[in-house]
Amino acid sequence: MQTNRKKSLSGDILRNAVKDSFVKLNPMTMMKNPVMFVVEVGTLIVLLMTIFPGYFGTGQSTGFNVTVFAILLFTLLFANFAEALAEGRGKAQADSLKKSKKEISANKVVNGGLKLVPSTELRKGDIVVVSQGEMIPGDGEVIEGLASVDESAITGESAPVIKEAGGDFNSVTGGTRVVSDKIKVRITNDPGESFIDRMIALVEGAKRQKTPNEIALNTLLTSLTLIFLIVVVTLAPIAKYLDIQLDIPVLISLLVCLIPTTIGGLLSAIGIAGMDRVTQFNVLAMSGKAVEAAGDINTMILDKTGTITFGNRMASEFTPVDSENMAVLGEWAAISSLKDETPEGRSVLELMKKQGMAYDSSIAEDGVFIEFKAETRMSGIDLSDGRKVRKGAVDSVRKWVESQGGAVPSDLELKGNTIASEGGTPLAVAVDNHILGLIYLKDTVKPGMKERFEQLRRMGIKTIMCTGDNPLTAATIAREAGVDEFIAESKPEDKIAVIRKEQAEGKLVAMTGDGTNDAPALAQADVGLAMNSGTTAAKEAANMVDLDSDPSKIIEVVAIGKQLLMTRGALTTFSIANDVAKYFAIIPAMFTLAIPQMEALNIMRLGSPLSAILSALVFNAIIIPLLIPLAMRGVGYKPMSSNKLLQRNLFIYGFGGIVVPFLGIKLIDLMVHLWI
Ligand SMILES: Nc1ncnc2c1ncn2[C@@H]1O[C@H](COP(=O)(O)OP(=O)(O)OP(=O)(O)O)[C@@H](O)[C@H]1O
Ligand SMILES: [K+]
Ligand SMILES: [Mg+2]
Repeated sequence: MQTNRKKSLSGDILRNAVKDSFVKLNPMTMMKNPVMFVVEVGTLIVLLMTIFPGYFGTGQSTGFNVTVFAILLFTLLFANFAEALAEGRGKAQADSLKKSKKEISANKVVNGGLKLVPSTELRKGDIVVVSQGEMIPGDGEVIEGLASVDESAITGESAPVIKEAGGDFNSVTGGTRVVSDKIKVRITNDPGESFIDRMIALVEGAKRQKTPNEIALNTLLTSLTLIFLIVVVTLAPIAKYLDIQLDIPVLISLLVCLIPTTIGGLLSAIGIAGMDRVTQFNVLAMSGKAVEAAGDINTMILDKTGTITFGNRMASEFTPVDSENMAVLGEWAAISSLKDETPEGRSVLELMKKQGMAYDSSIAEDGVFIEFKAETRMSGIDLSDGRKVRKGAVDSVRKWVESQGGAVPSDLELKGNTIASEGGTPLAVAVDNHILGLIYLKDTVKPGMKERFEQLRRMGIKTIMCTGDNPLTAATIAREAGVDEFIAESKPEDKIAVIRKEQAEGKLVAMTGDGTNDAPALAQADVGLAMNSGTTAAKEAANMVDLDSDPSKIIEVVAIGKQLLMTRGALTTFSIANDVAKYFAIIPAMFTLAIPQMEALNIMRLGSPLSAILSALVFNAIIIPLLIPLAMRGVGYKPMSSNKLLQRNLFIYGFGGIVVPFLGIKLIDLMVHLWI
């Protein structure tokens, strides 16, 4: 998959694109693109006039008509080629996915026993057992056990990942392979609705719908086409009245030069290529609309732990409070972490080992493990002798102790603040109503974060860091990373509140998430990027999934979205500016053809009226393939505010759009004139 995704345009893709350019000539297909459909109708009329010159009265030579016909046909083929090429890579990818989607046999749980059935017979809710070496037969959730799974068929990443029941890492994808241990999986999708099925449909573009932006632009282009159509059609009777002879092929050439064929021909290729760029990046966008929304984002909400920081918060020190001693603190810290499978919990036991500290794990026997929850911010164990052990956020543990009538050590706050102001996370450890001390969890800001946030600021995007951590730690990390705002001690529901608040101000909001409790916020956000390692709920609520599960990727996705919007804007500007320039080449030529005295209008000093028309038409055709690389790659992109970008682009593509055709047409005219 990965190698395939990275592969550039191969010979196969080019060959198929050439073939598709002809297939797409089908008027029913063409009709969806009104600008090019008008060109197609014009092409057919010129063809008819070439074959049956008698019916249309006198006119230009058959040679001229044939040439016009050929150039128009190429204009259509070039536009089709652009679209076919953009679709090509996705189709190739879909083919390789389809190959990987072979039928798998599944061990389905039936009446307590196991029955071998083909994966196609599995329905939502069925339970299967998958053992070492076997393929997971469908998308689902692990309900029992733990296994490492090779997901390279989907993510391209060869290192296996751990999947386990409960928590945020229980979702598995059909077509991936269990490399160790055994798991019981509840199937979550009916056949045909799996992740791979959706992925195939996405990369194939089968479900590609025009985005609201595209529809708006299409309406504008269609209106322009209609206006020019009316202008050109009314030109004929006026000319006749003035006794000026204007031939239909000349009028059709004029029309095709004036209507926005450049952007009309490249528009869908730009959209497809934008989505493709996101896919190359190992992010699956559920719609083109999501990619475009990414380009319009005003506010970005980011988690602290794991997104801005590395996220492997490691216990690095024990700090006893009051008159407590290190050994006792360490022991209870360890006991509270015995069954805590979070990285934080495991790191406490590792620190004990590293420091050579001992603890008696038999104390915990028959105890009830209290799992860490974002709501309580604590984890621990209720011992069989009635004692309760907790570790967690200082504030939460303080309140817990106070609620049992305990006193808070006088140096707790100061010592906690010292850790927090260094950017660390202090965890307090308590047994019943007694606080023993603190665990220092260290985390580091990822390198390069400051620069990335600086870029976002230049783009005019506000960043808000959300964290369950205390305000002091949050402030330190926020300052170090350079985010604009932060929300500390935030609960999952706070995220959705921030999103709603920003949206109420008319802002578009992006966020990343992986947990089930992130799902509502992911659904509410305009761009929700879920991690592939996350829960099914999160992936279904989001409109994008990152196969590499790198939450900071949202920053790049926004850049790709911006680039897509910019590319479309730039090429639209260029196209319309082009048409203006062609106007000055073709109108004088047309009238000189009818009234030779009007030669004075020939400001471009073009060879002859006929060569002027043909040159403009040739330019109009070849500019499409010349711009295909730009449409596919996207215009060069520098982070700056939308206003500055607009000015810069108007200058480059507007001014360039007027100058380039003058030079191009003149050059072609020199060659054409030599030839006719
Ligand atoms: N395993 C754990 N046991 C006890 N307390 C924990 C544990 N992990 C984290 N905490 C405490 O709970 C707080 C909230 O943790 P949570 O994972 O919800 O948020 P966070 O990771 O700090 O923020 P975010 O992931 O949103 O950036 C932490 O700041 C820490 O004080
Ligand atoms: K045109
Ligand atoms: Mg967290």
